Amino acid sequence: MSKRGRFITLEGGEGVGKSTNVGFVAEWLEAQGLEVVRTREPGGTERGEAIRALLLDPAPQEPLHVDAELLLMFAARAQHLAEKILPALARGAWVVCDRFTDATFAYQGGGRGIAKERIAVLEDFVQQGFAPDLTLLLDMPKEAAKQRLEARLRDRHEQRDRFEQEQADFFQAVRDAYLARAEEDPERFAVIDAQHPLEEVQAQLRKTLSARVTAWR
Ligand SMILES: Nc1ncnc2c1ncn2[C@@H]1O[C@H](COP(=O)(O)OP(=O)(O)OP(=O)(O)O)[C@@H](O)[C@H]1O
Ligand SMILES: Cc1cn([C@H]2C[C@H](O)[C@@H](COP(=O)(O)O)O2)c(=O)[nH]c1=O
Repeated sequence: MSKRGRFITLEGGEGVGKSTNVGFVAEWLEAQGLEVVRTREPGGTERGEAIRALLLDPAPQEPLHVDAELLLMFAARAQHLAEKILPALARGAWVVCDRFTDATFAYQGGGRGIAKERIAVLEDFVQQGFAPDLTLLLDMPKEAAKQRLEARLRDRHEQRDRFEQEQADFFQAVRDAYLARAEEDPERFAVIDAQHPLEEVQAQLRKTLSARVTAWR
C-alpha cells in the first residue's frame, strides 16, 4: 500500500473525551492546510456501522460470544481499511480515527480476557503490518470518567450501550491494558492526562500534534 498521509488514532476508556477531541484534532490539522478524514471504530463505513449496531446493541436477544465479538471488530476493521482508511492515506489525506486496534487489545484483551497472542493473529491477518503513526491515549481514573459519561447519558437522554453496561473491574482492566500498550510503544503513543478542563486537555493535544507534524515534515 502506498501511504502518503498519516494515520492518527484517539483511544481511551468510556467518557474520557475521545469524541469531543476527535473534532479538535481534525480541525487543528485542517488549519495546517491538510486534507483530513475523520472516522471511528467500530464503524466508519455503511457495513461497519451495521456491525457496530450489532456490537453495541444494549439489549441483545442472546449473549454475544467473546470470540464473535472479537471477530466482528476485525470484520468491521477490514472493511474500514479497504473502503475508507487506506484509499484516503494513499491520496495524501490524513485520517483521524476514534478508536482502532488498541481498543481491541484493551477491551477484548484486557476487559474480556482474550489472550493478546490470539488478537495479534487477527491483527496480522487484517492489517498486514499497518498501524497508526500516532495514538493519542486519553487517560484518567475510571471513577471520574464514569461521572462524565453519566452526565452525558443524562443530558442527551442516551441509553447505555452493551459495553457501557459493564462493571468497574472491566473498565479498570481496559485502562490497565491501554497503559501497558502505551508503555510498550512510547514512540507511537502520547498519553494525555484527560482529567483536566477541556482547554488544558486540548493544550496538551496541540503540543503533541505540533511536535509530531514538525518532525514528519
Ligand atoms: N476535559 C473535559 N472536562 C469536562 N468534561 C469533558 C471533558 N472532555 C469531555 N467532556 C464531556 O464528557 C462527556 C464525555 O465525553 P465524550 O463523549 O467525548 O467521551 P468519549 O471518550 O467519546 O466517550 P465514549 O467512549 O463513551 O463514546 C461529554 O459530555 C463531554 O462534553
Ligand atoms: C474499536 C473497538 C471498540 N470497542 C468498544 C469500545 C466502546 O465501548 C465501543 C464503541 O463505542 P464508542 O462510544 O465509540 O466509544 O466499542 C471494543 O470493544 N473493541 C474495539 O476494537
